[in-house]
Amino acid sequence: MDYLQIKRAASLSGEIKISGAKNASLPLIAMTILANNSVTINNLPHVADINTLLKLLSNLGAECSSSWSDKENITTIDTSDLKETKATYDIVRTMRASILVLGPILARFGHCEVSLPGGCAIGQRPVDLHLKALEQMGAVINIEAGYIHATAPDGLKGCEIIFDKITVTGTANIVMAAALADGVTTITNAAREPEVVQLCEILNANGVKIEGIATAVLTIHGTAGKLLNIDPFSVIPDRIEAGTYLCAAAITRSELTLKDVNPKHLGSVISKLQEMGSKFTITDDSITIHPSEVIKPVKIVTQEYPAFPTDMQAQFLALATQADGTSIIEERLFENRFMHVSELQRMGANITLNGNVATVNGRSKLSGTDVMATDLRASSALVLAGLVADGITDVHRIYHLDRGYDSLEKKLQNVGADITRLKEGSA
Ligand SMILES: CC(=O)N[C@H]1[C@@H](OP(=O)(O)OP(=O)(O)OC[C@H]2O[C@@H](n3ccc(=O)[nH]c3=O)[C@H](O)[C@@H]2O)O[C@H](CO)[C@@H](O)[C@@H]1O
Ligand SMILES: C=C(OP(=O)(O)O)C(=O)O
Repeated sequence: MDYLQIKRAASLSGEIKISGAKNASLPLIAMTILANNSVTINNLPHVADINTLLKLLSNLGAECSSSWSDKENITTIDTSDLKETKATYDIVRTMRASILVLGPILARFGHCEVSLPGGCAIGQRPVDLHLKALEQMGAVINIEAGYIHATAPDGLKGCEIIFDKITVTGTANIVMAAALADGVTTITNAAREPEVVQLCEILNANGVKIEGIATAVLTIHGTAGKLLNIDPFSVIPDRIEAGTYLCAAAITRSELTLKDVNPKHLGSVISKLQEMGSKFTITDDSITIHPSEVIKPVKIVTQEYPAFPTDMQAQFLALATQADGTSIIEERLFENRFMHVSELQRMGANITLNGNVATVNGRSKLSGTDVMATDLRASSALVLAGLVADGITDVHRIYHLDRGYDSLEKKLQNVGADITRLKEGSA
């Protein structure tokens, strides 16, 4: 097993190229199940979750091939010979987003079995809203022995769905199911995350008329079972990876430029960093963050897009430990997404947790020690803390981090960080 060893960075400088978004890539890979051609995807990130989903599709009978290099990064997926319709526990348990194959397989084949993903470190994360919506579309769903058994022998039918809560993968799943359904589906209270928007845009450009893209009400005109011919496309930049590196610059009081980024997707993150004192130079596809000696305390509430993302909460919490005052961070999406707090406390951070609210007293002198990553973004929060902690910080269990950050240590090394990937037991 690998771990990361980090030594305090004087300051960082240079450029970081942002990879394609993991959370956009996952539904887009699942979307290829709706196609009858070999689909070419550019800019998938080189992260474990993508390999996991490609493996799941291969197990179902898809032909997947990737060519990764510094210059190009192209994957083709051909699902024309897909026959298997069961997503088994061994894969689903490693990645909750595997649930994204449920809608497209059911829509294409009229039956599907997907292992229930179960909870994870950040919360219970039920999929009841996905299932309820599919039932409204005519699916019969039974849960047996840990598997979702879904059938729709007469095909899925367009209908009116109102989500009780905004769900990102739930919206993506139902949009994909509705794409091949018979008739028109409207989804009210749909997620508006850029990753959902890209899925809708690509479907809309490839034979599935979708109205209301980027709004809370989507109207999807299904093809009544006709498979799609999907043109090559490129995945949008990862706004959470970009936000993480902006926090790396802010916490080390450095100047960094992010390339191949979409600043429009980072509105709430940039605005919070501005409140904390950072200054920015922004172009259409780059963001330069300028150093600010004083980090001001902040109030953050995580909410659905376009508000502040829960996937940036841990990184801002790490940054708040260095603020000149007391920050209040409220987590509204996931009931257990503060696992990084106890590890940051072990490094000397002064944080009080009260339910879903963290009070972070800044100006903490952090000390490097052994810390344990508990989930994907908790991992990057510990890396950020390691960049400003005295001594050596060893971040263990970075398989969480490898799920979603493409070449994190290389990208940080290139801008001057002292960070090394080591094997447990090797030092
Ligand atoms: C692969 C991917 O894109 N993951 C993102 C996605 O996760 P994911 O799509 O799993 O998150 P959701 O948007 O579905 O979850 C939002 C809230 O709704 C609840 N809920 C969801 C579905 C359901 O059927 N029932 C239910 O109660 C969840 O427990 C959570 O409290 O959006 C989250 C919220 O922005 C992000 O943190 C994740 O990084
Ligand atoms: C929580 C995340 O991912 P997932 O939904 O795949 O667990 C994340 O990307 O921060």
